[in-house]
Amino acid sequence: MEGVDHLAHERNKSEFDVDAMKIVWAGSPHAFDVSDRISKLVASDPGFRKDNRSTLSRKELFKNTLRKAAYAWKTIVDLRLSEEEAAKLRFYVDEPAFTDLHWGMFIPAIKGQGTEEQQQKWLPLAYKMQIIGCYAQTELGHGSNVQGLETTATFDPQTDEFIIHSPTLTSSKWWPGGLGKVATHAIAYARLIVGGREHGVNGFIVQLRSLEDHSPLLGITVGDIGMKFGNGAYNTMDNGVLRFDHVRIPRNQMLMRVSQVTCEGKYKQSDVPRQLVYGTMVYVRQTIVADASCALSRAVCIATRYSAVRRQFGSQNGGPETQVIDYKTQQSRLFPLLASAYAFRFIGEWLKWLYADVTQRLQANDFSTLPEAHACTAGLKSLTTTATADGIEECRKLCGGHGYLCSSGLPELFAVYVPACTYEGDNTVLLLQVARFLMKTVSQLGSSKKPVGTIAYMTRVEHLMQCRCGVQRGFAELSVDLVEAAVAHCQLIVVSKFIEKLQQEIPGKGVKQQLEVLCNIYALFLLHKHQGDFLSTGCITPKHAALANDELRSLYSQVRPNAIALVDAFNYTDHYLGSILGCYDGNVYPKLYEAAWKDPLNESVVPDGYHQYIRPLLKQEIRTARL
Ligand SMILES: CCCCCCCCCC/C=C\CCCC(=O)SCCNC(=O)CCNC(=O)[C@H](O)C(C)(C)COP(=O)(O)OP(=O)(O)OC[C@H]1O[C@@H](n2cnc3c(N)ncnc32)[C@H](O)[C@@H]1OP(=O)(O)O
Ligand SMILES: Cc1cc2nc3c(=O)[nH]c(=O)nc-3n(C[C@H](O)[C@H](O)[C@H](O)COP(=O)(O)OP(=O)(O)OC[C@H]3O[C@@H](n4cnc5c(N)ncnc54)[C@H](O)[C@@H]3O)c2cc1C
Repeated sequence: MEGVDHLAHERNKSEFDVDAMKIVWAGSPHAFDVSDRISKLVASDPGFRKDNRSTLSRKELFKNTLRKAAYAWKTIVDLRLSEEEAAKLRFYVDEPAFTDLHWGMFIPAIKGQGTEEQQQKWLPLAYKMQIIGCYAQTELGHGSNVQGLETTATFDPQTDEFIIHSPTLTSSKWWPGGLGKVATHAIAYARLIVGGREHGVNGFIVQLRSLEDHSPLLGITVGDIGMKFGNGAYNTMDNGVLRFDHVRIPRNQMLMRVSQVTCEGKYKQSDVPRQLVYGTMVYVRQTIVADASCALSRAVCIATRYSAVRRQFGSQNGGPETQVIDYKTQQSRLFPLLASAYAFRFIGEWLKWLYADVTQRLQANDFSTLPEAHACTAGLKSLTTTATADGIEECRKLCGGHGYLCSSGLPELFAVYVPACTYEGDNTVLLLQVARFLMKTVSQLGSSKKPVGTIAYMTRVEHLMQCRCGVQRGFAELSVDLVEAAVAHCQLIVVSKFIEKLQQEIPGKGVKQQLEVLCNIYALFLLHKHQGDFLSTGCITPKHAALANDELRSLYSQVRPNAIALVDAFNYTDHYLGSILGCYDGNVYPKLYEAAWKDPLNESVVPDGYHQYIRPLLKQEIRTARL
């Protein structure tokens, strides 16, 4: 029945202060207040409905996304929302759109790679959305290999301009979000050519469309690259294709914080590392880690609530069947994901601090922590997105058949989320960057000091690589092992930061105890999953492994009575979850049944096509050669 909390008995089992945990999850009382207020504002406004997405055509879907983006902007302006509230509103609208790249990449690129003068010119236009930007780096022929990009930017000293050109088919810009149909401007990455000499890839602000009638400017060919994985899903985003035919831009539209070109045609490299040209990617990678905890917690919330509602087998003397959340197999699949959601939340908090710290240091021209920041953002982006994509799929399976319904919210969540393993850096390519950082770290330890602890194996690898034909060949030969080492290195960081979080003052009855249980589940689950490595390297004995497994089982029993409260702490509205299986009141079956009849296929009792195709079949009116 409506209004009845079918999960009340579960909520009454909780052994900790859920409201206090909500603050921990949000990050602070202020962050909780903003999140809570904005999520309810979005949930209560029919202008932000999203339950019809899977029934719209691509063009209807995209037009609806434009409507929502404009409506969101009007809401932000009318209510005079702060930048923080506006970002939260876009988050809870929960629809990939051109605004993600305008706010999430175009603006950060100008802030990170533009001069003061360029920031003063372009940021006010972008903040007022008088221009709409995208981040056009990837090309048809190159994405991972940024130094392989083919678009050229040739300086013309006669006119004090750059000529932006797409010399080959494979140099066509391909994938940039917001580019296909909306962006008026791009940060386009191109090979800088001055006086016939190449100076690597740099960013250039290029206007693509008229601000009067939105038509592409002279020399610009632009469009959408077509349908992507899954219905609805990421097809609300106009990922685009862009070609330049000798497009001229003023010299002052090259982002010049890292490198400069003077009006005399002199190239100057600032005394900052050229990798700062990649700074926007580092910024987005750290936001993606926080996004991973959001996406995984959504899936876990759905699967946990449904696992408490679903009963299957185990009825004694006509009594109720067993809740599937009480099966040890269900717990062993679900609770490590619950622990991961919390672990990724806290690593995301730490990475945000690391990024802010390195940004502050860069302002003082202190580049000492830049390699660590690159390795951490790259590695943790790779680790958390892989685990989250796999985790969402596992949550779908944890919900049985009903997990495969769009009304469960899981298929679309999966389809929207999985490109995170690719965009902002393919996850393997990023792990190779971490491996390179680890090898460089080890080689710098000096011959007298042998690495110990979790990087002891690196000595053997280091020795092997040096005695083999050159470090480069060894690296390629051992890249599979090095990628595994990179993952282990990042997992060490996740566990260490979770433990550090527990050393902080954490208010609320039983809150810290619950987090300790989740931290131990996260760590011991990893130990169990990789016990072969730990045993073969002598880090643990078989007895340790057995003890760890016993402890893991005991921890699952400890978290079981608190599972519903731990996902309630995410404070997601039913609107944001978009899932009948995960609805707060657990009143699943009536809602599933009601939703089925709303499907367009049920608008008529007899389906279109019956008289044309089925009736002749049934009436044997179709003669085939064989009969
Ligand atoms: C309001 C907020 C809204 C929130 C929304 C935010 C947005 C969320 C939605 C996002 C959705 C979609 C967005 C997707 C956007 C994209 O996909 S943009 C394109 C992304 N593309 C990539 O990530 C490309 C990946 N490739 C690379 O980064 C580089 O090619 C790579 C690092 C792999 C290699 O670069 P090279 O130049 O070839 O460098 P190397 O020779 O490997 O290394 C040389 C040294 O440089 C160091 N290095 C490399 N990168 C960095 C870096 N980023 N920072 C610092 N240092 C770096 C490297 O370690 C080497 O150092 P060493 O010589 O060893 O000391
Ligand atoms: C939904 C979505 C949105 C996107 N948005 C944008 C955007 O807004 N702006 C933008 O510029 N780009 C965007 N991209 C592009 C994205 O950044 C690239 O697709 C991504 O960086 C991967 O590069 P790639 O496609 O060249 O992959 P590839 O590098 O071609 O990967 C193919 C395979 O090759 C492997 N591989 C590649 N190099 C190596 C190596 N050295 N060693 C071992 N294995 C290797 C990879 O691991 C992978 O398995 C988007 C992509 C998607 C899917």
